[in-house]
Amino acid sequence: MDNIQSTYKNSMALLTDFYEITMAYGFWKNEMHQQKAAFNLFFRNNPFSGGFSIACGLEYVVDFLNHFSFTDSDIDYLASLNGNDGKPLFEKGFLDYLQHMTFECDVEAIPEGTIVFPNEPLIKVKGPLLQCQLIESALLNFINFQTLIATKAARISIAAKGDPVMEFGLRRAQGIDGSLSASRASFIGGCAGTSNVLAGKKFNIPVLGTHAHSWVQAFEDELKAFDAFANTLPNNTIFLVDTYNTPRGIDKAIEITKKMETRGHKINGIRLDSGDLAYFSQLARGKLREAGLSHVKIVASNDLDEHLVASLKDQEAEIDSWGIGTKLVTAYDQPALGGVYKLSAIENKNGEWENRIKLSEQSIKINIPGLQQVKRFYKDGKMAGDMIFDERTDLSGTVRMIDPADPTRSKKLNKEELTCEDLLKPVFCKGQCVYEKESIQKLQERTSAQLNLLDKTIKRFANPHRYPVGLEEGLYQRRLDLILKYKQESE
Ligand SMILES: Nc1ncnc2c1ncn2[C@@H]1O[C@H](COP(=O)(O)OP(=O)(O)OP(=O)(O)O)[C@@H](O)[C@H]1O
Ligand SMILES: O=P(O)(O)OC[C@H]1O[C@H](OP(=O)(O)OP(=O)(O)O)[C@H](O)[C@@H]1O
Ligand SMILES: O=C(O)c1cccnc1
Repeated sequence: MDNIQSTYKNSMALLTDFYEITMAYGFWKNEMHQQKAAFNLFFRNNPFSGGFSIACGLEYVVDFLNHFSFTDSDIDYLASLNGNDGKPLFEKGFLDYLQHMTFECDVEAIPEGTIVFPNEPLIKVKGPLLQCQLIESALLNFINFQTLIATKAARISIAAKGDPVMEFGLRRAQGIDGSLSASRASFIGGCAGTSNVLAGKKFNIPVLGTHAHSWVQAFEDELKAFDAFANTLPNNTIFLVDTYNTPRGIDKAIEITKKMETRGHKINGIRLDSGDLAYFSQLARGKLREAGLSHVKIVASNDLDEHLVASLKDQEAEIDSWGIGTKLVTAYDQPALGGVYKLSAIENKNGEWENRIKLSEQSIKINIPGLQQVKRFYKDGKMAGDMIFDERTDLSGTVRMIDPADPTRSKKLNKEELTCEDLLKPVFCKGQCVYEKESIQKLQERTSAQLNLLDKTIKRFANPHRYPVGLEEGLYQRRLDLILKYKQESE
């Protein structure tokens, strides 16, 4: 399999916002570039008004960091940038520093396919301030998009109740990587495969598909079109039956299917792409049953999303498999996940970590300080709650976690009594990659296994319950003290 970096011929170190470079220059000039800092990547709200999200995009992060260096041409480009006085913006010493810099950070991340919730650090980066800062924009780009799409795919898969979902998004996706990384994330979220052949090759995802209306239009009549298609691919045939008249299309598909079966071939199915999908699928199922072709599958497509799939299930539509493009790969109803990357601690001259926050009018938007980790607790085989804590805290005995949005909500937990695990796992140690690549099938299996651990009230689409995520009581108090301190200082 190609690595992700190979999609782009050049280094990706410049895949950053300009302000990251100007800040890096500032850190270097102020001799702060080697000062240790800790940053967390997290989002504040689940997308699609849902109750959960699926972490995705880490492999892009790992690939990006493994190749994180400035090429000669990157340096030449930065050297060519001038300020408003017409002179070069950056000193040569800084550019030399960038050119010879090697990645030195510690990175921890929640594995792809894990269910995650607002405010939890999906990625924690600890290391030289300059390096932590430079990688912000790329990390957000990878994680925000793929987490969004994996979550959408998981929602669609939940609605489809185990039926295969084919991702058909290439033609409507936002550009090249908008299609490729969407195919990857859709598979991790639960799709059975993609129509995007490059994504199939690149990520080892099954490639799936039917045929277009143009196939039928290209022949004199529909029967001849179906006959020719079946004979071309007798072991990979799904007929699109709605080009002219759906009931008649179904009859013709049945005629050719019977003919092919007498020759020992199994036709996979028919596809409906317009009209009332519940009505036509029931009509098709009846006709197939009558023809002794109950094993032939019915595929539906046409601007579907999780809500329409759920509605069609409620209508007892006889649909076995779903083709979903636009609304999946563009995350149509919420085109971005608002993940952010915030500095949470910085090492002082004595080598001690100092907690940091960023104030906001809305207290829920004030970030969590410290060196965070997330502990997930399980009870009776289900996920029971996640606690964000500082990695330096002793958690023996009973601990209390407090909901930062509503401090009256708290929960006592004992890690000796409940099963629990730390979600953030080491990915880079002092710049050395310790991440063990997992197959994309394994990542998909993780999503599915995790969804089984989540209560159905949290998975429902309308007004889902809020999964308990809290701050360890000491961390809650430290955050509150910092908020009060900075608020008083700014008065
Ligand atoms: N039984 C149904 N219940 C709810 N929504 C449906 C049902 N059948 C189809 N839909 C959805 O309704 C929307 C519009 O369907 P419609 O058949 O009008 O599509 P269309 O694109 O206008 O068709 P055509 O290609 O014939 O112009 C699509 O998103 C489709 O998935
Ligand atoms: O509706 P989506 O969820 O985006 O799924 C992809 C759509 O793309 C195709 O339509 P298109 O009209 O582009 O080509 P076709 O002639 O093959 O139907 C396909 O028939 C689906 O309707
Ligand atoms: O194979 C299909 O049926 C397909 C592929 C891409 C888009 N729409 C449909």
